[in-house]
Amino acid sequence: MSSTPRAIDADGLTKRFGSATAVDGVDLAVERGTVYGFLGPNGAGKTTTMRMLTTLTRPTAGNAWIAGDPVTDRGAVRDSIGYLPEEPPVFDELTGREQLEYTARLREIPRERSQRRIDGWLERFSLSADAGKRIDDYSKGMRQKIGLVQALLHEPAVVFLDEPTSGLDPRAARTVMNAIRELADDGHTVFLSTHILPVVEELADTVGVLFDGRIVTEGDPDELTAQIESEADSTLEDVFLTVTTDHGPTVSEHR
Ligand SMILES: Nc1ncnc2c1ncn2[C@@H]1O[C@H](COP(=O)(O)OP(=O)(O)OP(=O)(O)O)[C@@H](O)[C@H]1O
Repeated sequence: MSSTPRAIDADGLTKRFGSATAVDGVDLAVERGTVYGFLGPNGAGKTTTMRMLTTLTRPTAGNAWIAGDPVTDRGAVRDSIGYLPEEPPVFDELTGREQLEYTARLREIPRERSQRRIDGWLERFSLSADAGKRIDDYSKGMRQKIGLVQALLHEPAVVFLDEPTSGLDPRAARTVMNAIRELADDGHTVFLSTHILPVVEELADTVGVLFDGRIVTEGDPDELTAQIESEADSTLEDVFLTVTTDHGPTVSEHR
């Protein structure tokens, strides 16, 4: 690897479950400070890819690196990554603030610094007034926001977000989208999996579409939409539908 390695590299990343191949030779090269929009229909292998990139499941073949460290070395990668899975990993019996304090302790963030960050995020996500309530009593959106803060608390270099705006009302979704943009502007890298195409259209510097475990198209969102030549004003949705039909990719292939 070079002296300033990319945020995310993957080379032939593959995961098989028995005889089924969930992720099939995925290559990635995601630059620092960018947002990578990861699209794909249900069952395409997005979550499995993210679980490999966040060290939660081992690749069957191929490898990936986060800031130059292999994902097979959990100790090396752990501090560089934050992950918001589809279901935020929170304890119902804790309050929002207790959950974040617990995360801060696990991450060994000094108390004064963690309190400052927790207060800042709670305020930003309009959760300050509810921080003392049990997560049990939170709405889906409030849980989602706590999960997101949890993923960001240690200010990781690379953040993996699975459907971060799902379940959020428009104002909360906007706050999260602005936070994602600011993270990237501050030099963090965001790997964003979502079905909400306007979110990707607005935020992503690069879009990769996964279909049947393979990246079938990848590029700048504007470039991709321009490739649907026959239709004026084509959208990312048109691209998505075109490359994820059963007939396979018809837009320029990744490789
Ligand atoms: N632990 C597992 N054991 C067996 N098969 C699995 C396992 N995890 C995932 N799969 C299979 O791998 C394939 C990809 O699943 P994955 O959850 O990665 O897709 P996805 O793109 O995240 O889907 P969605 O958008 O619905 O969340 C699916 O066919 C799924 O059934």
